[in-house]
Amino acid sequence: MDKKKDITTIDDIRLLVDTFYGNVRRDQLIGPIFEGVIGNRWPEHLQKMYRFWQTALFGEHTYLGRPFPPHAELPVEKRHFDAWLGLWCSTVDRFFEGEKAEEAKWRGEKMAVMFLSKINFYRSSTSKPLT
Ligand code: HEM
Repeated sequence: MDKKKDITTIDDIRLLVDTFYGNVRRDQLIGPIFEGVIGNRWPEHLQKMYRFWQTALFGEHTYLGRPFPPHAELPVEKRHFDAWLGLWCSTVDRFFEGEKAEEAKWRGEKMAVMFLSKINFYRSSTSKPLT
């Protein structure tokens, strides 16, 4: 079997993001949370996530937002982030292998850990994240 390629182009990112969120939407645990917030705004969300990963992986600064605030008050805990990460890593592995593929999984995991710890921090404190 041919060796898989690495993530090298914006089309690779589109394939990864489109497939990942397709799987997210079908996931029984986290799908409904995404659907409830995003509703009919999926095209915009996907465009934003192409820019986010283009910025994270290629250093092309097309994403200028702040990733954490939309997650601050979501009804999520560790098992939701585990589900997110399982889908993210299996989607990366399905299409790609190489340095950027490893980096995509590593960054996804770091962000998931950071988001969960911030969510738990704000739940146990009276301070609010900047919006
Ligand atoms: C269970 C885990 C997660 C859930 C339920 C979740 C849910 C969401 C939802 C509903 C939005 C859309 C907000 C809106 O447009 O109204 C969003 C945006 C976003 N998510 Fe997540 N997310 C999760 C994990 C992650 C992780 C681990 C990352 C890091 C790679 C991430 C990165 C982002 C980014 C960059 C945005 C766009 C933020 C902006 O508006 O600029 N999410 N997420």
